[in-house]
Amino acid sequence: MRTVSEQDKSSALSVQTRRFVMKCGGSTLAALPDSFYGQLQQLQAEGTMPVIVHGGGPAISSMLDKLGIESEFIGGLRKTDEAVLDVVEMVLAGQINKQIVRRLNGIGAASIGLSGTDGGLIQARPVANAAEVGYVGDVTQVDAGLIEGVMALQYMPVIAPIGLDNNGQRYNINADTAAGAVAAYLGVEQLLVITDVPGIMKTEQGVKAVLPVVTTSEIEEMIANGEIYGGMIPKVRAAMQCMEGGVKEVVIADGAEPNVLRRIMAGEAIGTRIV
Ligand SMILES: Nc1ncnc2c1ncn2[C@@H]1O[C@H](COP(=O)(O)OP(=O)(O)O)[C@@H](O)[C@H]1O
Ligand SMILES: CC(=O)N[C@@H](CCC(=O)OP(=O)(O)O)C(=O)O
Repeated sequence: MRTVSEQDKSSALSVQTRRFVMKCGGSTLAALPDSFYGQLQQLQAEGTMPVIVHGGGPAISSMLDKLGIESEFIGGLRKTDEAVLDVVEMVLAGQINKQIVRRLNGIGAASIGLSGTDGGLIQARPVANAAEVGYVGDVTQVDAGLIEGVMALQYMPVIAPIGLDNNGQRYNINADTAAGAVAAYLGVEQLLVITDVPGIMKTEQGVKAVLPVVTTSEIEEMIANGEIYGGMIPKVRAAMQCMEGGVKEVVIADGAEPNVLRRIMAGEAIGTRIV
């Protein structure tokens, strides 16, 4: 039987202690420059393991359009029946997941794509308003051990946000929600939400600017008064939920900012930090 050497133990420990979850939105993915993927590759090479959870909302909408399948968003969630689910799974777990993995591996990173349904990675149940939105899920459990196993093999996990319940029913999960759950179950300190805006914006005295730091009570106020709307709502809700689950900090930032990941990790005032 193979015994665990000191070197194995210390490399397992370094993987365990130096890691973060990054969510990348569908609005950003296609536009991200090679240098962004290069940052991920470099972090991995230095022993800091990113765990990626990705979206792909715009690509799903465009495929649904091509196929002539109607879909709508209700409160930021895509109304999902079985026909829409097929397209969601095809686009997220097939097209987008594989594109990211190919791009990472193409520049020398080692990454493996997983759907949330692989190995029962993401367990889900219907959201509270399932009668309205259909097969949309909330996460009930994430198999952190599976992600740890992939990381122990030195592969960067790239996860598509689809879940399964105990009966084998698939669910479409908002990617921000899935990323928050993955971060909480993995016990990471930081969730980075990479999107197409420089952070949470607030208008004060007629000037719109990024909030460098925002508290959860300020967020509730901004949702109530409409300053946070649309796609920003699931981000901040996921942020607040994963912070309740032990994640220390969530940073929302623009993927187009040069060297954004390393700058966030260095504590630079970039994007919005939710504390
Ligand atoms: N207060 C806010 N500050 C910044 N962006 C906001 C705010 N409220 C709503 N938004 C919207 O949220 C969008 C980001 O969400 P979304 O388009 O779903 O991104 P992603 O595809 O990265 O998940 C922004 O493009 C912006 O239109
Ligand atoms: C339930 C629900 O709305 N799921 C999303 C999943 C993809 C996603 O969240 O992608 P972004 O991060 O690009 O928005 C959808 O069907 O669009």
